[in-house]
Amino acid sequence: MPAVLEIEGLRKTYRSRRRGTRNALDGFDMRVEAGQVHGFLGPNGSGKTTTLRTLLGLIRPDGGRMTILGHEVPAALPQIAGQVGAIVESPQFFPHFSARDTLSLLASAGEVPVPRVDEVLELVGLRDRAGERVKTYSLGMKQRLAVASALLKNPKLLILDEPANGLDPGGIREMRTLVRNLAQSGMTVVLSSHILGEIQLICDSVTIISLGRRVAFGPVDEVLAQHSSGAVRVRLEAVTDLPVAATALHKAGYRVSANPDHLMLAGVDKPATVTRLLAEQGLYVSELAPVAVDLESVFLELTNTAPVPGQHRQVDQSVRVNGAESSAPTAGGWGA
Ligand SMILES: Nc1ncnc2c1ncn2[C@@H]1O[C@H](COP(=O)(O)OP(=O)(O)OP(=O)(O)O)[C@@H](O)[C@H]1O
Repeated sequence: MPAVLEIEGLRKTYRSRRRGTRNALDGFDMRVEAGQVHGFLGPNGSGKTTTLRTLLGLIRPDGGRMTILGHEVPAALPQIAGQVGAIVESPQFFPHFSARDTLSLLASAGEVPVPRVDEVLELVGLRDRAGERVKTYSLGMKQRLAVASALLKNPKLLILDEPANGLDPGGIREMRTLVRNLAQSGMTVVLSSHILGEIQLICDSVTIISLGRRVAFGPVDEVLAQHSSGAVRVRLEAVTDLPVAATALHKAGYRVSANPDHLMLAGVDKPATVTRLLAEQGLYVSELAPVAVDLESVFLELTNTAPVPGQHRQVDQSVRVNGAESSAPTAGGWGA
């Protein structure tokens, strides 16, 4: 199947005299097939927005290759701009304009037929408030207007950075239905979000980025299956022993992620060895159960960002390369 979006070896380093040099993308790869809803996931500062802005020609990469709809970008962006709709970072609208005025202006600038304005207002659920000024809108309504503006051209590829941001639960569900309907109509949708349960529900495939590199990709079911084998949940008689247990298991080579009342281990062949190892440290297991993992557990494990009680993970994932105090990525996993 042809890829609608393909990225190979993308590199971007931000250089600033004051802040030093920071690697945002370090040979990042991504591939999105036609007609899919593709989730683009990564911790804060892992390089998602840099990737999307680079794709759209807003940032110049330092290396790598990108194609959209089979055309090399950024060179071919002027030819394919009409086939790509995107919201990357919250767009700003004139506060005194209504949603209908805003979209009509954008439609005339983009040579979009006028009836399309009412179609997209209906699609995003703004029809009844379309005549009111944007400054009176809630955050969620502004978000819907942003999506409407990206849909005006009826694009082949729709890129949405955090589309559920600010939406209430009903709005999130409506956004899910909208995205699925768009994909059924043949549109390819790339969706970045931190709401992993939502991504698991909505997406056919995912790419997970960490430290500017792809750490997992493929159909959601396959990514989950790859990481479910040998996954076990460990509870201890004393919850307060979890940090010590995590450190011991980590030292023994297990991949460990922490939760407030249990640990998740990956790649466990023989569960008995876990029980023995912990017992030797005077740590007593109250439960050791195989589990089917969800996307959140896979994400936390692969990006090493599971919360650790008593530690405050620093948000920025990127690596400062020189000219600065130590700022290697702060690992968030137990015993890291
Ligand atoms: N204009 C810039 N100048 C310097 N550094 C930048 C710039 N833009 C982004 N960065 C850095 O590049 C790294 C990646 O940022 P990016 O915005 O791509 O992350 P992200 O994955 O989108 O994060 P989030 O989930 O928080 O939106 C971060 O360390 C960020 O501080």
